[in-house]
Amino acid sequence: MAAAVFRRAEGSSVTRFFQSSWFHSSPAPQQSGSPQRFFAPADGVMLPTGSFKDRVAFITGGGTGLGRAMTTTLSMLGAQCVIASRKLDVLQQTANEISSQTGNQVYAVQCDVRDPQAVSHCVDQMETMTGLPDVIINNAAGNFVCPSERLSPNGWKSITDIVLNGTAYITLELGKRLIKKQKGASFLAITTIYAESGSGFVVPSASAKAGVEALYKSLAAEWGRYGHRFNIIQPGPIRTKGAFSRLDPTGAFEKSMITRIPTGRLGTPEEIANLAAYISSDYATWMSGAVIRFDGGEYVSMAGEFNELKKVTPDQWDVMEAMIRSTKGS
Ligand SMILES: CCC/C=C/C=C/C(=O)SCCNC(=O)CCNC(=O)[C@H](O)C(C)(C)COP(=O)(O)OP(=O)(O)OC[C@H]1O[C@@H](n2cnc3c(N)ncnc32)[C@H](O)[C@@H]1OP(=O)(O)O
Ligand SMILES: NC(=O)C1=CN([C@@H]2O[C@H](COP(=O)(O)OP(=O)(O)OC[C@H]3O[C@@H](n4cnc5c(N)ncnc54)[C@H](OP(=O)(O)O)[C@@H]3O)[C@@H](O)[C@H]2O)C=CC1
Repeated sequence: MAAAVFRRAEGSSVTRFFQSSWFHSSPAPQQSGSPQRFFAPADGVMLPTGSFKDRVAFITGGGTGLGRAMTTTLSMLGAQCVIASRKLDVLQQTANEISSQTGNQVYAVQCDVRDPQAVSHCVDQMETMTGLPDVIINNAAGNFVCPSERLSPNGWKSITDIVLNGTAYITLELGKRLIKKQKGASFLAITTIYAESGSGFVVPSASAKAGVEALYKSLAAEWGRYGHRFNIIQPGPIRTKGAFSRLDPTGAFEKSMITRIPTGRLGTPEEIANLAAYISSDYATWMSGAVIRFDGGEYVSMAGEFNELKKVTPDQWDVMEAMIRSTKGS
């Protein structure tokens, strides 16, 4: 089969061969297992016990998914945590579960980050309970896949208000109060890999996440003088109910996501939590303005013009190499 394809390819141009339906429909050649076997995620908390003792961490969207995982890790490392989002019952349950697991206090505060007054009230409550935070993680987000021609103004507003305006309201409210008290802090924003490339079908999210990155890079430059660091994690796909119910409601895309990730698997919430803890810790005080892509290699894998050549087998390479070497002149 391959020999016949290459005989045909030899008669035409290499470009036409790459454009052939055979090339695009054929799977990657048989390998001795998924690359996943090389890249098992490590369990457990990475930093030394007590790394966040006497520290306060504030995590938006801390009741679910990645926010819950980051809260758990920071709490295990000794932080007092404050988690905030719209659903107080969800927050309260998460706070109770984490507190009883770690022995450290987790406070739940209801706050819709789209409302600057609610944000200000939330920070008032936090000041009373724990004082101003040392660690701020802007993690709350809204998203759904939708062809842009079906998007209403309110659909656009809903996502961009949560992601960009919400992050800005939280960051400015806390930043101003911290500056007044002359207290340093680490700010971390969770964006995503397509904040950089843009992506169809999630246009409000892509636009807002790009805005968050500009906000954080700008403040890294401006507010270092107040003792504030600003960093960004761009996660690739990690299965959470919140994300996957809105981005892959039928489950059809997960398999294709995994095939384009060179490490052969999705990320885990615990991996993000360890990275977030490191960035927010005293081990990373020289890190500011950084954008950390954390995606198992998915972004570069999707971007590289020739990465589909992974499908070419050694036999096929023999033919292609011969074809290339036999070409003389331009
Ligand atoms: C895979 C690798 C990259 C992954 C990146 C992941 C990024 C993420 O951000 S995942 C995080 C996902 N988590 C969430 O989205 C949690 C929070 N989400 C929500 O609460 C809701 O989904 C929503 C964002 C819609 C906000 O809820 P809210 O109750 O405030 O809004 P609604 O009144 O329901 O809707 C507001 C307008 O949006 C329109 N809309 C809602 N869903 C859709 C949809 N699927 N398609 C098109 N339009 C939608 C809704 O109709 C409203 O507009 P209008 O009718 O004009 O009033
Ligand atoms: N999972 C993934 O594959 C990826 C996720 N990300 C990012 O990771 C972060 C966490 O996502 P994930 O854990 O997967 O999804 P979740 O849906 O679990 O998390 C989103 C959180 O945001 C909160 N939230 C939503 N709207 C508001 C609002 N208006 N005010 C306050 N809080 C709000 C939600 O709580 P509530 O409903 O109570 O308000 C929820 O806890 C997001 O920033 C997302 O963009 C990035 C790349 C990949």
